[in-house]
Amino acid sequence: MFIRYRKGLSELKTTIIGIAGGTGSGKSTFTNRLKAHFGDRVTVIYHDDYYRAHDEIPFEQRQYINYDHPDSLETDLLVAHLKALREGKSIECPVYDFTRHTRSKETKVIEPSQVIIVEGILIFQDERLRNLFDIKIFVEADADERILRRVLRDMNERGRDLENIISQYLTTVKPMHYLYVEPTKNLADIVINSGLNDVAFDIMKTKIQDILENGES
Ligand SMILES: Nc1ncnc2c1ncn2[C@@H]1O[C@H](COP(=O)(O)OP(=O)(O)O)[C@@H](O)[C@H]1O
Ligand SMILES: O=c1ccn([C@@H]2O[C@H](COP(=O)(O)O)[C@@H](O)[C@H]2O)c(=O)[nH]1
Repeated sequence: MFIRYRKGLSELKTTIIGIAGGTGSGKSTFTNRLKAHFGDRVTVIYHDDYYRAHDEIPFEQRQYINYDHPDSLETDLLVAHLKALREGKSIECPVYDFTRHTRSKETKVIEPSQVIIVEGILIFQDERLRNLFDIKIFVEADADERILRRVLRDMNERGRDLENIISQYLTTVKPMHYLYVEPTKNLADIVINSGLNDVAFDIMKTKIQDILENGES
């Protein structure tokens, strides 16, 4: 594991905020809005980048892997990375390529910061990961809206066709959602209605600003 020490930050308390929710709920929309507001003062990590590489399996077969089961993600590595960031060390984060259903050859160096946002469908499902969060937010949206958004997003950005999206949704995405994602809503500190919720955004903006100014979570 690549770890580089950065002086000074190890003395600051790091606040880690988890943003979970079903596929298409608006997690990225909410997270990206906070990132756009705070810029480099906030670090964002996507659990999606920790999907396991499956280069040994041909692309045709990789489409049929269950990507909504907790075992499909290398959560051990994410836990180690968050602990390293909390100690003021930078990390080398994997980069996932959804169009090829595998990790890309690239990695990205992520520097420590006082506030870290972690986003993903299954981040509250893993107890070790859950225990690292100081604030847990769950983005809520109806299943019909989530699948409709996913259809558009996966066709426009992830190189999928409608038949493939529907079949994946019915065989793995939907059952795994009710088994592993939805139950974690009860573990959240705050449940927000939609990733485009202005009130929730203002509340979190004020909270993060306070942490950055006063160093507390
Ligand atoms: N409240 C909303 N109303 C309409 N479209 C939305 C809303 N929230 C998100 N979207 C759109 O739906 C798609 C999926 O949202 P995204 O934030 O990527 O979901 P997630 O990260 O939870 O999978 C994106 O194209 C986004 O622009
Ligand atoms: O290779 C892959 C890896 C993951 N997925 C799907 O991605 C979503 C999670 O991402 P969101 O941005 O939260 O939608 C998950 O439901 C997986 O099914 C994939 O299709 N292919």
